[in-house]
Amino acid sequence: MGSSGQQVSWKLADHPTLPKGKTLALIVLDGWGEDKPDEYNCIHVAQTPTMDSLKQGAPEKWRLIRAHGKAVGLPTEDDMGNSEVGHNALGAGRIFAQGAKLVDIALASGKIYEGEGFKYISECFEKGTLHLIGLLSDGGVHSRLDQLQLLLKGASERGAKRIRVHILTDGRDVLDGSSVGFVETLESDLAKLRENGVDAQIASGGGRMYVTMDRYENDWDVVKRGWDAQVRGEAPHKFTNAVEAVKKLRENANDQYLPPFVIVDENEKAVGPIEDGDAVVTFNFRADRMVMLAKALEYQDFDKFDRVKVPKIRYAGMLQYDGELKLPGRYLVSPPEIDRTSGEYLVHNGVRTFACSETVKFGHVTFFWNGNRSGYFNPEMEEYVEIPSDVGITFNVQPKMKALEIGEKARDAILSRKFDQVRVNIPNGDMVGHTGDIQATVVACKAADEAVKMIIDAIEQVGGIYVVTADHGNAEDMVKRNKSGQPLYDKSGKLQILTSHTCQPVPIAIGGPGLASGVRFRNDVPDGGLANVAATVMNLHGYVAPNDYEPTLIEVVNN
Ligand SMILES: O=C(O)[C@@H](CO)OP(=O)(O)O
Ligand SMILES: [Mn+2]
Ligand SMILES: [Mn+2]
Repeated sequence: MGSSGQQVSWKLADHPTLPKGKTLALIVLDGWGEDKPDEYNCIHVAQTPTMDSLKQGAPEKWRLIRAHGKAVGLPTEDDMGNSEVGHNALGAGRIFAQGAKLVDIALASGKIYEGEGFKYISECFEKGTLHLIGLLSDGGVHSRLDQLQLLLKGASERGAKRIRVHILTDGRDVLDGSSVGFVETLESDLAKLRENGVDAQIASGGGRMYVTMDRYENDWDVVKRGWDAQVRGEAPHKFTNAVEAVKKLRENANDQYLPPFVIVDENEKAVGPIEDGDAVVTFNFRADRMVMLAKALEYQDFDKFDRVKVPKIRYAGMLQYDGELKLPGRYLVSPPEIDRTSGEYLVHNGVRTFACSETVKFGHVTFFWNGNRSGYFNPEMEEYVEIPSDVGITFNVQPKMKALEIGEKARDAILSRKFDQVRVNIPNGDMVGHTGDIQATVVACKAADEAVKMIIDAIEQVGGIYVVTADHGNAEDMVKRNKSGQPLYDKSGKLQILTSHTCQPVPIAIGGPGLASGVRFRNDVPDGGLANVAATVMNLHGYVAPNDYEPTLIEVVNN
């Protein structure tokens, strides 16, 4: 059944000319945008002969597509792309208003306070504490500071008397070092609430990559460190003031990796552990890095780490993070209803699918691709393979990551001829780009290019088709720039490194011996974006996409 309650017709119409049965490799390079060539463009600096040769196919077999802002359902054109919205658009073939925007709308209209989720938690306000846990920045990828500010105000106006905020510092979607300013802003908001008689404080914190925000079960220790601080009030570092905590801990770590700390009172007692009768809200709208904590907060049977203390709380997510697991059961804003994804259609039409990445990106080509649903549509038609990622390192020390292994798995899947679509995410440009280490990112881009070659070579052998694209930019620009594009330096004369994604377009290339002659990119969809890829891929499998999908990027001309 579709979300409208109507029966979905899964049968796709045959493409008038394109054949079925060609093996198709669908390669997503994570964090691989197109930008002008200079020394801070790691893709340009790196040796990337495969991607360079694909570019030679422009304009018929290579073009750029949009991967940020409204093209992927984000609130404004200033919003950089990210993996969630990027893979959602790639997989769903339509543009959905994404979490960031849905939360904006719910806060602006006040509807957020009228829903089931808020009512549920607000029943604790009389006697208990409201805990807010999430990423503290204005990055807009996982959360936004202004949304937290509105929620603090709204909840206190609606009866929350005691509020504790458990912060996760960013430095990945925003500049490293910006955490101090965000904590200062939050502290001044909380001081205003205190003037109005609300007992509001920061209770704990830590860097997002070291505390709480792991994903796809790569390293439960990350979540445990957060749990100990947030729920038990225990951490190796204790401070009486959060600004001081972040300043001090930054002496030995960057924002992404700050160790966990708790705020204590003058008697060294933690000011805000989570207790029976409290309410908890995880205020990130993005799913992947909140699912693990949501499980720890919500599941009675839980064996991933020893929680020691399991308070009886009322918990709601900002959104529901997993539509298949219905996790969490309570949430403040309904998530986008990403239904009828291309993966589901193709499986219904007999397209056998293989998907693979390493752990840190595994859910991107499965969970995000399928509209934030975990699991298979039909296990007999699909195989998803996860290659374990390295744990406990920053990826600049292993910039090749598992690119080779992903390439090998895809190659073997292609050569087995058991699959019609072989879909991978190659993480290097993004994961190493986020470390801000330029030299390592150059190595990363070269490794990604080699993995692409391995897959394309296999496609050559079986007479198949390849589609190579990316989900958003990252490695193509590693410095912060002024409006005229010049690199920016900080007060001490140090280059300002850009660890975040970008607003750049990404390439898409098609080719392979199985590509029917006369197939080329149309020139009448100049604003094409990631959401146009699904219809394109359906065509290459021999089908016409459903009417409401964004138009295909290709046409077939007689030659
Ligand atoms: O690491 C992440 O969570 C984001 C950046 O915040 O990157 P991506 O969207 O590429 O997964
Ligand atoms: Mn990404
Ligand atoms: Mn990223």
